[in-house]
Amino acid sequence: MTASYSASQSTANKANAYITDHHQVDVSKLSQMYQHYVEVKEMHPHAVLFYRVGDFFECYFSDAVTLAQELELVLTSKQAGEQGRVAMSGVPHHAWERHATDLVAKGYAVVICDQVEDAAEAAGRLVRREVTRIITPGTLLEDGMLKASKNNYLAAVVIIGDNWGLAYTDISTGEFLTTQSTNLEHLTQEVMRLQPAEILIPTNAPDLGALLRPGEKSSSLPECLPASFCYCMRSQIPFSVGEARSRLLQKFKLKSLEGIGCEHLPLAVRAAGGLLEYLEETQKESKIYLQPLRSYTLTDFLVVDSQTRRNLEITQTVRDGIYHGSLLWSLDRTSTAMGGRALRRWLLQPLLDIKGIGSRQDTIQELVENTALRHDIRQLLKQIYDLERLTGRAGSGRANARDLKALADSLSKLPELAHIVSEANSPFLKALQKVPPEMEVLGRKISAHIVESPPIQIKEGGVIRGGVNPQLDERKALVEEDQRWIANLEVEERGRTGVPTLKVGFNKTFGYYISISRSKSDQVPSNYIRKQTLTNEERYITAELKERETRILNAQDDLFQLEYEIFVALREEVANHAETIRNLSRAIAAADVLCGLAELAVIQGYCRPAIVEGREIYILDGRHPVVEQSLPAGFFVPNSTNLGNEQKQDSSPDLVILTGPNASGKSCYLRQVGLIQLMAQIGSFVPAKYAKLGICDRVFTRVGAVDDLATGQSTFMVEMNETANILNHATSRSLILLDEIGRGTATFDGLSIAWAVAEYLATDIKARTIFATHYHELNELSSILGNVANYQVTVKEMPDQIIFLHQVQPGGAQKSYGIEAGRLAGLPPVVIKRAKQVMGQIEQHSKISLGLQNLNTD
Ligand SMILES: Nc1ncnc2c1ncn2[C@@H]1O[C@H](COP(=O)(O)OP(=O)(O)OP(=O)(O)O)[C@@H](O)[C@H]1O
Repeated sequence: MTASYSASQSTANKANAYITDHHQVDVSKLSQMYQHYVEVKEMHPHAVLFYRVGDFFECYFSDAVTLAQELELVLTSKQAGEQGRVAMSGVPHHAWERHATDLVAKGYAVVICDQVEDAAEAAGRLVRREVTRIITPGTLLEDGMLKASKNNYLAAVVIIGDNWGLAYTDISTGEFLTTQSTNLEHLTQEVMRLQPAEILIPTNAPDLGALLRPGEKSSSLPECLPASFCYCMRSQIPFSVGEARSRLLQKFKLKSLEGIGCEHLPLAVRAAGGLLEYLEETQKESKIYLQPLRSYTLTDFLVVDSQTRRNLEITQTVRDGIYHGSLLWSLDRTSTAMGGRALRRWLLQPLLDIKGIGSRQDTIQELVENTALRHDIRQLLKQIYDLERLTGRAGSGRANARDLKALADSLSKLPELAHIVSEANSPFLKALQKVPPEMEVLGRKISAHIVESPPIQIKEGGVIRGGVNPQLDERKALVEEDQRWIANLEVEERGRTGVPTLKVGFNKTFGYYISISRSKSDQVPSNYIRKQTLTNEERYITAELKERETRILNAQDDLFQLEYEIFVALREEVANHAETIRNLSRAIAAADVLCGLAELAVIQGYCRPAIVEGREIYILDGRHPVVEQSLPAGFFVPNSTNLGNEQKQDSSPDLVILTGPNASGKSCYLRQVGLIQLMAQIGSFVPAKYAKLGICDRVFTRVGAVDDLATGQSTFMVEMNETANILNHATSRSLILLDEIGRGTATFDGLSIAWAVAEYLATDIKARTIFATHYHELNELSSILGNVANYQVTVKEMPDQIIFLHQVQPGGAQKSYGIEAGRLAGLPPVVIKRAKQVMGQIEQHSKISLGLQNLNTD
């Protein structure tokens, strides 16, 4: 490989070298096919071009180098006419999707230029090739490229000063939303929530169309957009209000954008219009069915910012970045892919609206109380395929017969589902009680048209049932008759020639032939015409066989064509119903999420929290939903929480200082409160005996210390940035979870900052806060401020060890047991002994140990 790469650096005029830059060549000196390649490449300069040559997709010049380097394939070269050899790398045609997926995952766009006629048809001239698909990270449609459990978003962003517009779509499901707001930090958070696969940015930069891969820096990238995403630089023109507006009006056949709530959101319109133009340009070959654009506002949802998403491990764990061990993992009992994606969306957008939460809770409650109903729905949902994406594929003309069959099978389950929920009372189940009649008709029609086990290929027949179309039946009968004739021919000719081993065969080059072993060639009748001689056999045709063959092949072509046309018409019919199917999918997905949450509530013994108007957070015997599931049953120690009830400030403070030794369970408790609040605001039941929870506008977290090496920030600076963000944005409606503020600096600095932060939160912001710390001095705050209380996670001290009780109780911890933890971790005894001596000295002389009030008055 190394040799190949170094060769690739060289230019054409060195011996044995090959060309890696098509700009360096005199195109007229390339052979015809390479001229065409360069022509296509010039039209798609920012994508890797997969060019079909026989059984391979080949890449040339710099694309060959990219393909070889990124996918560790062999880089070689090919003679390309008088210009000499050009760099070449390739993949077998049947494996293009896998390789393209890998490239797209690395942030590349891929253009597929396929042969659109048979080499035989071309008869010596250059085979006709066309671009059949442009795949960019945000425009995946292929089943194998998409993750079932996750939406694949394409987003577009328009920024003017501190105002911004953001639109996003998942073209595989058709979801299309747009929003507008101020404050670029909110834009960053929204982008982080969506984790788009690709983001479009209008720019004046010269390199339009360039794709910035994750991690690549560019001066055209606005600072508020994290470099960890893939960006595509677009022209400003389609993002102008006029163009964007008229494109949207035309696309959705609207007279005004009022109906979709966008008339007064120019930035949202610009982002959506620019996104639409991109789809129109890159997806010419696939008709993309988008749902009508919807606008939304950020204030409709509880803000789960990227720190909180990371710290509370909502979709993946902090340590390994994996799904297993995340909140999503612990909650997901969905039965369909649509439900799985919906749960993920819900978790990242908890509600603020008590009524909305209540409807979800009512549904869960009904499903918790009615075991048979829950069980029956879950069983049935397991038989429903990914209707959302199947419809997307049908709409874009990519669905095959198996897809339509899966869709029909799923639609056929809907009446049964409606029957199961016919007596249900809760809103999300009632939504499933009526199946639109046209859905039943469509499902039945597909089932009546498509055979039981259709092939993947849709252009080679075998897809449509008999009895569906008289013309098709006629053609089938003709083909079958001819095939029977061929089958009889073998028997007849064996009799006529007396050669029992005579065979009738078929191949693509010669068509039908009669094969006789060479030793029997003297028995060949005079009307046989020799066509081919092989080592052991001779192959013949006869005039009559040739005539039949033409008839059969023509009839077969006609048959396949008609089958294909019937199939495409059926697929288009599905596309015409896309909107209805997608509405149904959404209803099914929501019911699936709630059914899963109900199942979880029963298995794990969760309770329905009372969601109230005030600021109270009262949790009786709460548990951490993930840790509880990771421990043997009964091992998790429940703990209660009581915050923010102004009437009972003694027992329900705004701010809790939480102390306790290392590994006693402070972080776990802190997260538990945040997770319970989030779960409650998606409408879920929660792991507690009882809970009464006021709505939070935002959950802030500062947990653990992670160096942000990517941005070159130290642990302490990351911590301070996050703390500053909290102090600048929290309100009295927020829930704040702080773990270890001020740890990454000198003790006095750290303690002073921690004190000042806690004081500010308790007095100025009055947010509900849990502040876990090893600075026991902070316990003094409770004697100064009425809305601050001390809690500790208890341990039992034994002569030679400490036992973790994991119980949170009123009062402040007196000791840290840090040296004990060091001993348990295996620090050498001599170090432990010395540490104890040093601690004794420090405690004797430290002013901090005298208490902060004294310190203040010094
Ligand atoms: N309530 C509980 N019941 C049972 N086990 C618990 C409980 N809380 C915590 N644990 C266990 O204790 C371990 C340590 O907890 P955690 O990380 O929260 O400690 P910590 O006090 O934050 O420690 P440090 O100060 O070192 O960060 C957890 O991994 C968990 O397995």
